[in-house]
Amino acid sequence: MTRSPIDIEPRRPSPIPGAHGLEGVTPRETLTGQPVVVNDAFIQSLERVCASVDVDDNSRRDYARDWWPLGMVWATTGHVARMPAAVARPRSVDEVAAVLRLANDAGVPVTAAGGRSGVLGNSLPVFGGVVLDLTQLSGITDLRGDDLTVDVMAGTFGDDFEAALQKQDYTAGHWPQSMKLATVGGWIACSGAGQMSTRYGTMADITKGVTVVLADGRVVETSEYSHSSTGPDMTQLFVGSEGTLGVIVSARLHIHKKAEYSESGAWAFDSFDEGADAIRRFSQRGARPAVVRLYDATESRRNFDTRDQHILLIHDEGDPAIVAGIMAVVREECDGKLSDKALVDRWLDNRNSVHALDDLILDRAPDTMEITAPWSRLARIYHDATAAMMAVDGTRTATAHISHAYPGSAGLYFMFGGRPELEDRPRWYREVWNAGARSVLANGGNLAHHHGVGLQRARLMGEALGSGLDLLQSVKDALDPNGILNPGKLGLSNPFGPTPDWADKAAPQA
Ligand SMILES: Cc1cc2nc3c(=O)[nH]c(=O)nc-3n(C[C@H](O)[C@H](O)[C@H](O)COP(=O)(O)OP(=O)(O)OC[C@H]3O[C@@H](n4cnc5c(N)ncnc54)[C@H](O)[C@@H]3O)c2cc1C
Repeated sequence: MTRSPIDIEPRRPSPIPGAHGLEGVTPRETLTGQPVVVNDAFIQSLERVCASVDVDDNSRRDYARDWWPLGMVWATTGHVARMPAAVARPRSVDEVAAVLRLANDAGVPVTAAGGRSGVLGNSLPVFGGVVLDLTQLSGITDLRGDDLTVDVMAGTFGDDFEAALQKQDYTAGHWPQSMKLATVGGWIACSGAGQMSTRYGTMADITKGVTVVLADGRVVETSEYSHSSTGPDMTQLFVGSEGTLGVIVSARLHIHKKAEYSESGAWAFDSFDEGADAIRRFSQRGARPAVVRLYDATESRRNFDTRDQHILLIHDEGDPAIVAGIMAVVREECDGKLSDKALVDRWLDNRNSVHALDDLILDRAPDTMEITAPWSRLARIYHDATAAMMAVDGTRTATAHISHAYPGSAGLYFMFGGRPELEDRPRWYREVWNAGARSVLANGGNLAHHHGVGLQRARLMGEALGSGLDLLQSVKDALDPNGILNPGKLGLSNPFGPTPDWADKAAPQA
């Protein structure tokens, strides 16, 4: 049952849409504030401790962007948020530690990056410095079937990792839409949630341990068994930390036997609230099918060509007896409002497609906002937040679906878009996000369900966490006293200056 190790060839991150606007130009930076000055002597020292360091314009330009939609818009006029001084690609934990020691001593910011599929500017080097590309740390170092546990390097891409597990008849059960774009380290650092999280859990549930390099180069391990009572869980400190507390170099994850059996069903409700309540009822009876997705009428029409119906898709997999029991509970609570099961197959076939996003993002300015809503306030949050976003000048559509269900709450995923002029988009993005997020917070929801905070939501962290942000700052100050790790993120203060307000100046001109 033990397989150790399994090689997985390292890959470079996938290209990010919108790059054509940057071809052949020296990009201009949009962010306020100044990057930290990095001198030649530092770069030479960096090259001595890390085998692969790029300082050419092309590499620095690439790592000045991630999948944040506003960054793609900026790129069309030859702009990026901020260029790093260098991109370092360590090939070992020792190299990661050496880079961090060097940067810590010199006071140079270091921003960890995996696939750069973050959609909120999470891996942007806000104050310049070094981007630490972890994608060369790839592979499974240990797979223990009896313990349903795998040790995996942080830079392993999601699709390669899952394929390697499936070959051994296991699955991690983590299926983000960005499976091919993202790395295991990025999954943990953003506290991600896959499409099957209702059965398999989010990365907070799946992650049982991490090996982390701290800002001063110390390497710490936090691995634990399924449950322990040996003080607070240090692993969870790094889940969702977005590279601000340490650099994750490997992780111990909980895995499952690959499912041999599955069942699906689709239901149609007359209102979103009615469908949501059915999910609440079956979740509270203990039914946790892998996929739970309720689309409001607009999204149902867009995805399935239905009219005035709110479509619920359910798909479960695993042991036949358990799946049959769960589906029986789902059927009872959905009360006979059966729709066409083929809709589930259609969704399953297309669920990881990202091919049309390039044109769509530039044409219609779509963006998404995922939050967690307690069941008692979910209907209100859905109605008020979509109305608040629609009220912003330039918005054409604001819709939502439930994509993750828990006994006490659900993950609500808003999709919105408009056709503001290119130069008006920073204003529009900011206003629509402020309107939506503040409406959710005012009604008792949270700021983020699974995309993290990044640069985009940093300004809202004080409103969302209150005194919890002070506690987080204390942890940050203790682990990273020089503030070098991904400064400008999570609403944390740092020595390099205030977090840039990404829409506080005139829109960039071509
Ligand atoms: C089309 C699309 C669909 C998506 N669908 C989903 C989805 O279904 N579910 C979901 O959860 N997310 C989704 N995302 C968001 C994104 O893919 C996730 O946040 C993912 O976990 C990021 O992984 P990454 O390797 O790309 O990290 P990056 O984007 O490179 O980095 C994200 C953050 O993590 C930090 N980080 C990265 N690696 C490390 C490390 N080794 N140590 C410390 N910090 C690190 C970075 O500093 C940054 O703050 C989607 C994104 C896109 C573009």
